Amino acid sequence: MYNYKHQFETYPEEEIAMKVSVLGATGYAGAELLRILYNHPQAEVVHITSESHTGEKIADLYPHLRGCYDMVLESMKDIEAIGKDSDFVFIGLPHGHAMKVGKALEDLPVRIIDLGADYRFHDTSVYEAWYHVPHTHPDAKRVYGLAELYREEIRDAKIIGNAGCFTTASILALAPLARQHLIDVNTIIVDAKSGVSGAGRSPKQANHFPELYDNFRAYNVAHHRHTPEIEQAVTDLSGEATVINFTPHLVPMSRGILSTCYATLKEGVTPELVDAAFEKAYSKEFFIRLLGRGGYPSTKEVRGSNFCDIAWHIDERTHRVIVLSAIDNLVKGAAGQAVQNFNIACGFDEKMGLDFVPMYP
Ligand SMILES: NC(=O)C1=CN([C@@H]2O[C@H](COP(=O)(O)OP(=O)(O)OC[C@H]3O[C@@H](n4cnc5c(N)ncnc54)[C@H](OP(=O)(O)O)[C@@H]3O)[C@@H](O)[C@H]2O)C=CC1
Ligand SMILES: CC(=O)N[C@@H](CCC(=O)OP(=O)(O)O)C(=O)O
Repeated sequence: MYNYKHQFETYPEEEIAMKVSVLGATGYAGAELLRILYNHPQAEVVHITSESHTGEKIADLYPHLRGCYDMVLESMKDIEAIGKDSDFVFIGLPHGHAMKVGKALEDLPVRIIDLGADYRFHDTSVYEAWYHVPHTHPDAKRVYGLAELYREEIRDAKIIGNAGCFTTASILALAPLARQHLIDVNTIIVDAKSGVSGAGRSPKQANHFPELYDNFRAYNVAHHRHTPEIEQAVTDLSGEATVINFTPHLVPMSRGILSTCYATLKEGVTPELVDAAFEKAYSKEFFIRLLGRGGYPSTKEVRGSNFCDIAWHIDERTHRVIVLSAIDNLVKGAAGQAVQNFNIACGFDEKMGLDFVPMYP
C-alpha cells in the first residue's frame, strides 16, 4: 500500500501520527475524505474499502485522485484486521452498516467516526422510528459529532456519530438562539436546499440530468430523517422538548446547502439580543463566519471549504427571526466535519488539514 503523500519531503512517514482507514471510499463522502486527508500532516490512510470494486484502484474510479493515491480498494470483510491496523476508522457507508462495524470493533482500541446516521441519536428508539431498521448496537458509547457544540464530549469518544449535512447547517443556525432561550423552539421551521451530491453517487431517476437540471422541488415533506436530529440538538441546547417542521429541497447544483430557519422570538427579545447571541456563540469559532444581521450567505462562498456562513434577519412585523446558513454538504456537512472531529479527538489543532479557502467562483 503506497500513499503518494510520503513522496513529499514535508510529510516524512515517521512523523505521521495516526493511521486511518476509510470504509466506503468509493462514495462521495469517502472520496471527499481522501481529498482532505491527503493534505492532513498527521493522518496516513492505510486501508480504503469497497465491496463492489474490491481490487480496483481508487484513482481509476475517481480520476481527480490520480497521482495522489495509488491505493487499491479492499473488502471490509475482515474488519477486525482493518481495525487492528488503524487508529481511526472513518465510515462512509449507508445507514445500517456502521453499527455492525462499531460492534465488531468494540473491544479494539481503534476509534470510529461514522459519517452516517447510526450513532447520531442519544435514544436509538428515535433512530429506529425514523430509519425503520432495528438498532443492533444501542449500548454503544457514542457522541454526536457536531464539533462546535459537542466539542468536550468528542475529545474522548470511542464512537463519533458525525452530524448530518442539512442538520449541521440548520443546528448551527439555531443553536445560539435556542441556548439563550430567545426563541419559542416549537415555532421553528427549517426550509433547506441541497445540491445533488447529498444523495450519493449511485444514479437515481430523480437525479438524472434531464429531470434535475432546470428544476427545483421539495421532497420528504414532514418526514425527512433529519427532522429528529435537529429536534434532538435544539432540545439539548434549550432544555425544552422540541418539535419542528423541516422541508428539504433538491437544487440542480453539485454541492452546497442553504438552510433558511424561521422562529418566533420570545416577547421582549430585541435585534441587539439576537446579534449578541450569535457573537457570543461563534466569535471564536474559526469555521463559522458570521455575516451579521442582514447578511446573505451563499453556497458558492463556502464551496470546497469547511466553513459555515451564517446571517440573520429580523421581521419586526411578525416578530420572527430568519437565520440563513450555508455549507458545503460534502465538507462541513460530512468529510470536513469528520476531520474536524478527528482533530479534536486526537488533540490536534482543529484546523489541521482543513485550513483552506473556498473555491470561487
Ligand atoms: N453525500 C453527502 O453529502 C453526505 C453523506 N453522508 C453520509 O455518508 C454516508 C455515505 O454517503 P455517500 O458517500 O453520499 O454515499 P454513496 O452512495 O456515494 O456511497 C456509498 C458507499 O457505501 C458503500 N456501500 C453501499 N452499499 C453497501 C453495502 N451494502 N455494503 C457495504 N458497502 C456499501 C459503497 O461502496 P461500493 O458500492 O463501492 O461497495 C460506497 O462506498 C451515508 O451514510 C450518508 O448518509 C453524510 C453527510 C453528507
Ligand atoms: C440531496 C439528498 O438527497 N440529501 C440526502 C441527505 C444527505 C445524507 O446523505 O444524509 P446524512 O447527512 O443524514 O448522512 C437526503 O435528503 O436524504
